[in-house]
Amino acid sequence: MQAKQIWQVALSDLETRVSRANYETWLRNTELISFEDDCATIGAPNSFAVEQLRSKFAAPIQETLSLITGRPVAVQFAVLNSDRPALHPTPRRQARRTAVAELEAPPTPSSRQLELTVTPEHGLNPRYTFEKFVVGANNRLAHAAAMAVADRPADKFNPLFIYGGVGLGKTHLLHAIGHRALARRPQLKVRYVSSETFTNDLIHAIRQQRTDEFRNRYRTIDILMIDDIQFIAGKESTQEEFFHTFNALYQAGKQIVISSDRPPKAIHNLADRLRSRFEGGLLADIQAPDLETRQAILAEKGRELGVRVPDDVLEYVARKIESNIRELEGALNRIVALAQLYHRSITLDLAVEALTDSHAEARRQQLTPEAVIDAVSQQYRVTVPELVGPARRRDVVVPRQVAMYLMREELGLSLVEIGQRLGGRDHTTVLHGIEKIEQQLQNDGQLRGEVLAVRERLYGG
Ligand SMILES: Nc1ncnc2c1ncn2[C@@H]1O[C@H](COP(=O)(O)OP(=O)(O)OP(=O)(O)O)[C@@H](O)[C@H]1O
Repeated sequence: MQAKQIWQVALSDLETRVSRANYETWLRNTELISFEDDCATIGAPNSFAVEQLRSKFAAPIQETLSLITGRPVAVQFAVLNSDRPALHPTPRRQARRTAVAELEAPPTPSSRQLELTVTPEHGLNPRYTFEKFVVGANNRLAHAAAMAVADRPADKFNPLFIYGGVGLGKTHLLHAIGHRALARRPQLKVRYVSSETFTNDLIHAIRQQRTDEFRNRYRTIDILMIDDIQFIAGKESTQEEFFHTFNALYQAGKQIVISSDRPPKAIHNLADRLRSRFEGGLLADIQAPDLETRQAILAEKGRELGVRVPDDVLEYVARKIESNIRELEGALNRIVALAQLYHRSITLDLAVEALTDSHAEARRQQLTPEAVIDAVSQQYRVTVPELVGPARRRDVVVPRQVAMYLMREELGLSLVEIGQRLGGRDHTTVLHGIEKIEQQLQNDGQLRGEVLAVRERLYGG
């Protein structure tokens, strides 16, 4: 397949993964400029679009291309220039590109020119296997249940419902189940989908009047894994269809694995009958890893990147980033990138340099959770005892949620810490509050103005 065709396939997959507006604005006018040594260069019409792609869509693009080619792919972005193809990077760009490629796509045994396979039906990411999953006290139950399900689908734990905070390994475990089950019984029909893909497939089928096809596709699967099920909350027809799919699979003795950022009882707007189905299987949670596990995970990621990371660096990073493994991984990537770009060895000094954003650090050092609560209280003319108290009036709830949002954004506090600062609230309440504000900020000008005003109070304008 030629670059043009690959990109066509990738775009049609991406179209189902991102919102329509995002697809139209950022992805439709892109091109695959080159694909060499498992590194794809994607071109966009201008540098703003390149920035957007890099910051928002690098991960889904990388995932899609990896699925299409069947191996890890690195991506980079360039401005499309019709006079001069971006295929001849300057030496400096070349160095950066090599660093990025090594980071994101560990060298495969044979770095061949592109050779395509059909998009695998199962949707599994080759990086997420049990071999690469570090087991600690935080995830032991979920890991054991996942192994059992892969070895004996639909035996004891059906459905298996894995839940836990952001970036703690739920998706990794789901993919690992699929890989292991297929390795043992290649004839099995395994499929991993995000709940967003499930919803989009359904909408597509309804529009095309092909719901029978949709049903057949989903109801003949032996192991169906649905990621981030909390996103179907509130979507009635998706829930309805999922309920029937669930029952059909369950009754036919098929395995269902579900992940969510919270337990079924904490998913608002989830139909009761689905909730009780979910609770009828095994609920396994994943907690934030302890220091030792974080170090072990970093060591594993270092191995995957093919670099040796000294113990003091592992410990420094593991102490600095406590709650999200994706961030932990991102921090290690930054350190390794810095070392490769400047031909330096990985030392504690370099790690400190890589992870210190001096501006943000300086601001953060002066800022305290109390300052955030005070600023919110002044802005909204609500007293501090009201903010941290039990009141559920709208004129108190909104400021409280703004305080949650800002403590997360400005101080990077964990959900649990934020809950404690605000009168001992549960972390799912905090998550709900933050999401609410994030959502409203997108189209509520008044709220945006209020949040800005609180920030001005915090940073003196
Ligand atoms: N125990 C682990 N061992 C090795 N890597 C891990 C482990 N847990 C998480 N990771 C890594 O952390 C990153 C984030 O994990 P993953 O995407 O599975 O999180 P998630 O819980 O699904 O997050 P989200 O809630 O955002 O969907 C992945 O790169 C994954 O490989």
